[in-house]
Amino acid sequence: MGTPIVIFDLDGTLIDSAPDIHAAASRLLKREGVPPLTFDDIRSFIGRGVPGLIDRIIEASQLAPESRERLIASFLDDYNARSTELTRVFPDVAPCLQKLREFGFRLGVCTNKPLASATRILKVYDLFDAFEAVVGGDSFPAVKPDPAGLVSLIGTLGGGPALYVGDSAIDAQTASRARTLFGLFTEGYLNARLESVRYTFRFDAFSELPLVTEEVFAHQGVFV
Ligand SMILES: O=C(O)COP(=O)(O)O
Ligand SMILES: [Mg+2]
Repeated sequence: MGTPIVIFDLDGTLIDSAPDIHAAASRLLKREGVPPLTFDDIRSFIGRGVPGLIDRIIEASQLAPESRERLIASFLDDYNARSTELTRVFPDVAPCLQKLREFGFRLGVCTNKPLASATRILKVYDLFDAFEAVVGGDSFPAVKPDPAGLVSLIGTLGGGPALYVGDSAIDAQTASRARTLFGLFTEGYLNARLESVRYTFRFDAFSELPLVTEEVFAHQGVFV
């Protein structure tokens, strides 16, 4: 059996990025000459990547569906230049990642955010080097909940038993389809009722995660 693996979602899991996503969406709508959407609306649109976000914005703001590709490009140009103005790493993420590495887990990131956007943010917040590999929403033809990215990342990380850690029902479905354990972070952008999400365990503070992870793997007979 390979070394156990822990893979993280990004938006709403490692980072609280909704404020910058909302700010960039507001600037996009302003450029398009339409009223802004609320923070709660935009936050609820996060989870299916930038194309998914733009689809929801087009619907909510009654923009022309034919402008989709232009709106995606316009959003990304602006967002990528300003994606770390309001974004914050959730508390205790960095020491948690360090501890998991010390324990011997192999770490990766599987996000629906475009790879370049995710890489830039991870570098700015000094998190990039904690991970051996990152998969983005544009790394494979289909985004989560399609499990292709997660499955491929597990292969890159040696094919060992894996835990996926995320904040959404999409992440839970992805984990289930990739047949991994799933840890639900309850302080992110979950849009569903907690009872409707299938998880191996849930947690609300990253300080808890290293020990819980060890316990959950040990329960499966997996030891680092
Ligand atoms: O960009 C998104 O819509 C979501 O990104 P996530 O997969 O890191 O939550
Ligand atoms: Mg997320």
